[in-house]
Amino acid sequence: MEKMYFPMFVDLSDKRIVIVGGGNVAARRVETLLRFATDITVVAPQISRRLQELGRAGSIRCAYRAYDRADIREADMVLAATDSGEVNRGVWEDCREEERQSGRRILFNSASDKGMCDFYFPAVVETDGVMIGINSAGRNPAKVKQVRQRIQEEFS
Ligand SMILES: C[C@@]1(CC(=O)O)C2=NC(=C\c3[nH]c(c(CCC(=O)O)c3CC(=O)O)Cc3[nH]c(c(CC(=O)O)c3CCC(=O)O)/C=C3\N/C(=C\2)[C@@H](CCC(=O)O)[C@]3(C)CC(=O)O)/[C@H]1CCC(=O)O
Ligand SMILES: NC(=O)c1ccc[n+]([C@@H]2O[C@H](COP(=O)([O-])OP(=O)(O)OC[C@H]3O[C@@H](n4cnc5c(N)ncnc54)[C@H](O)[C@@H]3O)[C@@H](O)[C@H]2O)c1
Repeated sequence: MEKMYFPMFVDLSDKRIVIVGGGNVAARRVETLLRFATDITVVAPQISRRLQELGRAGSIRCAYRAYDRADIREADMVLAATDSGEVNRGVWEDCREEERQSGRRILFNSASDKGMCDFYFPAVVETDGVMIGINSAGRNPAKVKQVRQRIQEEFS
């Protein structure tokens, strides 16, 4: 049996969040995170149009280059969402090493390997002040998307 993660609701309003990768998955996650967080940096050589717009509007910071270890040094939460499993793993290793050196905790998430995730990224629906997070522990992300859509339809 896949182990399930506890659905804890956390305050991200003053947390420093770094997202490595600027494609589809990163853009989807930034759109969600912007409802909860104010300090979001995206690092990637190719940054999607939507993320560029958010950068120009001042909603996020964009660094148009490949990831460097210095990027995670001040971070509280790091999401690796590049299209390279190797790069994502390298970011995970850097976070663990940074934790050992600094004694600070960095919450890490990889879009390509659930085994590295301290937390899973949920599908999120908000309705009438009720926040709903949905997760299947990686068993069936497509089903999670479907459930999110059904809940949205129910309350629209
Ligand atoms: C909920 C959502 C949030 C979001 O991303 O915003 C989300 N995945 C979504 C969609 C989605 N993900 C994938 C597909 C295409 C395949 C398909 O159709 O099945 C689609 C569909 C699509 O994109 O349409 C593939 C996939 N997903 C993961 C892996 C790697 C692995 O399992 O190790 C791979 C293989 C990658 C590869 O091929 O390398 C892993 C994870 N994905 C998670 C979250 C975490 C908990 C998942 C859960 O609850 O089960 C977890 C475990 C870790 C994490 O990433 O946090 C979002 C729906 C949002 C919404 O619609 O509201
Ligand atoms: N967890 C999920 O929900 C989910 C869903 C679909 C796919 N995936 C996984 O996520 C990966 C990314 O998917 P996508 O659709 O966003 O890909 P994409 O091709 O749209 O984007 C890839 C991004 O990675 C960046 N990148 C590549 N090398 C980099 C580096 N060294 N430093 C910084 N950025 C770098 C690129 O510039 C680009 O912005 C997929 O390969 C797959 O493994 C996860």
